[in-house]
Amino acid sequence: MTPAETSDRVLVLNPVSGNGNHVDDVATLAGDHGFDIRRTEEAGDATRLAREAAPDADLVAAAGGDGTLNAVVNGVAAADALETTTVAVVPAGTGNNFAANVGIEGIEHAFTVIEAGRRRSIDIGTANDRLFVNSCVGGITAEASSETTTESKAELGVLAYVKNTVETVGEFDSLPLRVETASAPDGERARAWEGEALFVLIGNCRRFTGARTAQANVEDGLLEVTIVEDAATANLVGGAALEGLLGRDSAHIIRRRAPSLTIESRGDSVEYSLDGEMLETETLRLETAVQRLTIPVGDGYRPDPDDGDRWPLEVPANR
Ligand SMILES: Nc1ncnc2c1ncn2[C@@H]1O[C@H](COP(=O)(O)OP(=O)(O)OP(=O)(O)O)[C@@H](O)[C@H]1O
Repeated sequence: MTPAETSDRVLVLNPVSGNGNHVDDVATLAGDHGFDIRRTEEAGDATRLAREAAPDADLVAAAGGDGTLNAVVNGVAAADALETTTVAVVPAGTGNNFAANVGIEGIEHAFTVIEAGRRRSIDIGTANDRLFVNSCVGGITAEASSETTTESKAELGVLAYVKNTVETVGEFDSLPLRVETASAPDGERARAWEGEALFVLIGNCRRFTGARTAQANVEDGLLEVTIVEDAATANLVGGAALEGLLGRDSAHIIRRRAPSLTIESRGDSVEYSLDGEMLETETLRLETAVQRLTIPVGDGYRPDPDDGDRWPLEVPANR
């Protein structure tokens, strides 16, 4: 690489994320703040651009949605530069769930936070040989995600995919799975669950309670696991509120909190979405890389979101 191509601050810009109308604003602000802008030209570019930039850059920003951030983090990790490179998020996607969870309210605010905000070191999830920052969701078909409307995403977040899958696929094939969670330092013991699941949802920075931007503790070395049992299908098709289905009292929800887990399919391979990017496999090994990613966070970010708002971990005694 020639010296002209190296830079301390690089912004990877996805021009087609969200509704695409962010490009001019992001380019102007990025220029004002001393970023060298690298635009993606096709799917897959963001990882390569971040990998190329990371050895020289102190700061690599991802301008796009959760998928773009995921690609940038994977690129920085591929350059083995997570310890020396800060990764910033500039929310320009449809859902921008991760940005909301770390207190970044919009494009302009993202640059204010980059200049003045706190830096925190947060956990990253690993799924086989790939990384995710926000969530890993199994059982959502790619077809259904692409058909999910912007309005629906804005209203329900990832639950929109669940609802949409049930509505568009109609009769949904449940997944015969075995899920083994490792013991957690806080005393939760290692456990195995086996059965027919509709969906399996693993949160690193987000939790699946029904609220669009519910934030998990992303510095505790733990993943939050939610399994939606197949017995819930009837309720979903019947139109029961998803918020209720994923709520504290549901008998068809299994919740665990663990530093690592393995999900094994007893049938065909399963399609997983890592922050919106797809991965198909029969066996998925998930772990946390504790506080490995340094990011600028806004004032709204809470290291321990459980204060006063406990995630419903209680489960029936027979589980
Ligand atoms: N120049 C490009 N042309 C076409 N596709 C692209 C380009 N750059 C990136 N992509 C694709 O865009 C997807 C990432 O979109 P991203 O998730 O960032 O936005 P979004 O779907 O609008 O937002 P969110 O995930 O927050 O709902 C990736 O799958 C990537 O392959």
